[in-house]
Amino acid sequence: MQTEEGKSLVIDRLDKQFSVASDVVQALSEVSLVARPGEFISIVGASGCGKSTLLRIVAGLETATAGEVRLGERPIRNPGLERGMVFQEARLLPWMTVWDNIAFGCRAETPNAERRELVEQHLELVGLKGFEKAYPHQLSGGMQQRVSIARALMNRPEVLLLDEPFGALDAMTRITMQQEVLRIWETERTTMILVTHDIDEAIYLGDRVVVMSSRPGTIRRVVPVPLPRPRDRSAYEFVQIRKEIYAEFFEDVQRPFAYAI
Ligand SMILES: Nc1ncnc2c1ncn2[C@@H]1O[C@H](COP(=O)(O)OP(=O)(O)OP(=O)(O)O)[C@@H](O)[C@H]1O
Repeated sequence: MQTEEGKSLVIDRLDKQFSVASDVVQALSEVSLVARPGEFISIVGASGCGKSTLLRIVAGLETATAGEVRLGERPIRNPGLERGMVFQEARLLPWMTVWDNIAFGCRAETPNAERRELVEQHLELVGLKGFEKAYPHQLSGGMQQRVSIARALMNRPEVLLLDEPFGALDAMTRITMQQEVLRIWETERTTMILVTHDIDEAIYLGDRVVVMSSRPGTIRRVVPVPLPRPRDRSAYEFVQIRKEIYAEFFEDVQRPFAYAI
């Protein structure tokens, strides 16, 4: 459980360049952001603006060319158990049951009794009680994503990174999963950083929506969402925020070469 003593996630003037053949792609430039403990931040932006690169650097899966990421005072340079990650595809081990896939997220040194207790808690948290013996191919896409969320939460990470986690799901399942993530966030109060292409999803979930621009990837605007939860997508204030974000988004998309090739 995250508390007031939780640590802020500090993204401090990140630059990231990739070399592609003889060219250099400036994927991120001077990206700075502070996520307060327990905050829910959504990130939107045109394809290729560096959202996944940013999340991968925070996860420690990619190194920055310049700048740094800190959790509290501690610089992040490698993957660590205090940061969990959920990807667009659930990435479950097909030969393992739901139970074993969730248990797989647990620290190796965790005693068996504690591991069992944790798996039970997390099955309950993601609403999969009764499915512990099922294999991934016996589950719907939404259920598979629940398993991957449970697995990512097993070590009580301080930060959960969600990279388009519902991108492969149909519209109805997506809405259900948004409600589920909201419930989990309200229970756990883990700091969450969500990358999404869905502006409604970003507003529905986020305390703030970060709008990124492309070429190079920078933060164009940070839009606060001061609406009580659960949010009504058809409420006047929600629609106004959506309009505001669309305006930023499309101004960026309409720039020549804004999209990655
Ligand atoms: N490993 C890599 N090698 C070379 N270039 C890369 C690499 N990863 C990302 N890039 C480039 O960096 C830029 C940002 O990519 P990134 O995947 O972070 O964007 P994104 O905003 O997440 O895109 P999408 O929304 O389409 O997933 C793109 O121009 C991409 O081609």
